[in-house]
Amino acid sequence: MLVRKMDSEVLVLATDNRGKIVELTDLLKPYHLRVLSTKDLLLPDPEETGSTFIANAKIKALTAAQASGIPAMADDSGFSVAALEAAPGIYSARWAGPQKDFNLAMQLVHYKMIISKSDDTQAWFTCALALAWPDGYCESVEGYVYGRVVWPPRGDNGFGYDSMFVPDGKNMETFGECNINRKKLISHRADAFSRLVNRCFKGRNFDGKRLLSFRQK
Ligand SMILES: O=c1nc[nH]c2c1ncn2[C@H]1C[C@H](O)[C@@H](COP(=O)(O)OP(=O)(O)OP(=O)(O)O)O1
Ligand SMILES: [Mg+2]
Repeated sequence: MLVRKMDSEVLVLATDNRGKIVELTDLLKPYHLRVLSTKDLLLPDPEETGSTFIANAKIKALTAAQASGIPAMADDSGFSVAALEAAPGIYSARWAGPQKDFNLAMQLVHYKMIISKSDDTQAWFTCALALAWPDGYCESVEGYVYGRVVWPPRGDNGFGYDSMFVPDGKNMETFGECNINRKKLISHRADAFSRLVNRCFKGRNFDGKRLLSFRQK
């Protein structure tokens, strides 16, 4: 059985999204890896031609791993609204336009919900994580968080659509109002990361550092 170890000390994060880099770097902390982004390495940002979150995450991770010769992790994620038949979904970044203006994107969601005449405020985030090696081996998972849309948006923390989303549960804070420690307990990114780690077998290297090690399928 071939074991795929993340024993290189370096991991490339195949993203130029600052919000994701902050949250993924925080989730990776227990693995003591040196995390570099494709932005740091001036690597190309590939076309996201996939029709699913997983397909796009794999494209980003494999492109970065093969271009850098270093294992790479990518996140493809998005915001979905029931009243908009799960839109914007994989097009969540595109609704913000070339200027990545998420105030515009959130207004678009809000106005489309008004036009839909639906009173269903259910919404969810999806995060697909892919971890790829330069030889093309890739592990991928998907995580979710469910909740509802609120208007007007509240809070300046996080990024993207955070300030218009209240996760299910007693706490009525939006993701834009809560801090990273609360978000990382319940977010789609944390859910995907824990599913990825649960697929690893529990390994520690010589100095006790936890390893991301997979039994190759
Ligand atoms: O936790 C989140 N809180 C709020 N909004 C979020 C979150 N997670 C994804 N989102 C939204 C904004 C993001 O721009 C888009 C992902 O689109 P997506 O293509 O995966 O990312 P991106 O283009 O921003 O960066 P990159 O492709 O370089 O990873 O969905
Ligand atoms: Mg993108």
